[in-house]
Amino acid sequence: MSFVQHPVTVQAPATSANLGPGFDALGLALTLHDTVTAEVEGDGLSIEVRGEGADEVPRDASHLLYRAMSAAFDLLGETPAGLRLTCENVIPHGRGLGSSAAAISAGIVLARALVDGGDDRLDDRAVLQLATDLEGHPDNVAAALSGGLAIAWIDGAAAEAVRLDVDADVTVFVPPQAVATETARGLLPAEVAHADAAFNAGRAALLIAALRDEPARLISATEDRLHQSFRAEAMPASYKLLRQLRVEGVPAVISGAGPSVLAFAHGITDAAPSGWSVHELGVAKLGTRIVA
Ligand SMILES: Nc1ncnc2c1ncn2[C@@H]1O[C@H](COP(=O)(O)OP(=O)(O)O)[C@@H](O)[C@H]1O
Ligand SMILES: N[C@@H](CCOP(=O)(O)O)C(=O)O
Repeated sequence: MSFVQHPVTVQAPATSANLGPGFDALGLALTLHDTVTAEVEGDGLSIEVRGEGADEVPRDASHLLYRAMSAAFDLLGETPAGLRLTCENVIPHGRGLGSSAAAISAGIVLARALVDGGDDRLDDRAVLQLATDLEGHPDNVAAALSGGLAIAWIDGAAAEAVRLDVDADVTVFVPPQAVATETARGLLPAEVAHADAAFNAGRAALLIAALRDEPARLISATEDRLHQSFRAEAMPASYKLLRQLRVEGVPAVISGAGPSVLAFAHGITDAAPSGWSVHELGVAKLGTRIVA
């Protein structure tokens, strides 16, 4: 038996990817967290879910968090006979706030913590690689794992990321209907114009400077030509709110693949359309971590 014999609890932050120009490259960890407790126990799998997604997510081995744990156990070379999971979900699903990245990150970090000597057998690079392979793009998982602002990229097949410390006031506007990330990715063109790629490269570089010390540049730095307009048809109300906020001078973007809207400001909750929820948040300094 080489598993720890007590429950382990982790917290994983919500993340907002892209931030406008940084498609598949930038992710920001937010102060909204899912909490998961796992314990090696008995035989078989038991999953209890409270909060977001409780009425929808499966309770068997197809549950995303368990799939991430299972993939990590494979890499660690140890799979327990029985596992009990308790999920307290706060991050809304399918809204562009990185719920899947949080589930994947929590699952991998939990599996590593449950295996004796797991930290030595699965280092942080391997965790990022596995999380990226499961999520399909590196931006959310990089930020969910590291906290702060993540700049993520793929080198060959290898997932890489750098973490930067930033502070920002953030408001997220969350519509009642989900749009699956897979659906939103399917709306993107296979090719883009050179001028649009150059436009986004400049804005993404400026965004790093703006977030670190030049907040007055945020309105220019959050412009995008590579993904938001192509996705508007799947989230017209989000796109309308985005345009409205930007006309008023508020740096606003579609969060991740949408349909939530993220603005770099506080004190604007009145802008939320009827039926939407709204959260005033900050940047989560810490990534997915063991809390008990
Ligand atoms: N905590 C979770 N537990 C189980 N499955 C989850 C969890 N979070 C997300 N998922 C799965 O991921 C899907 C949402 O992922 P996705 O479409 O990428 O949206 P986002 O990551 O922006 O919320 C959910 O519909 C669900 O299938
Ligand atoms: N870069 C990805 C980000 C998806 O984030 P999510 O939170 O919506 O899953 C994309 O734009 O597709």
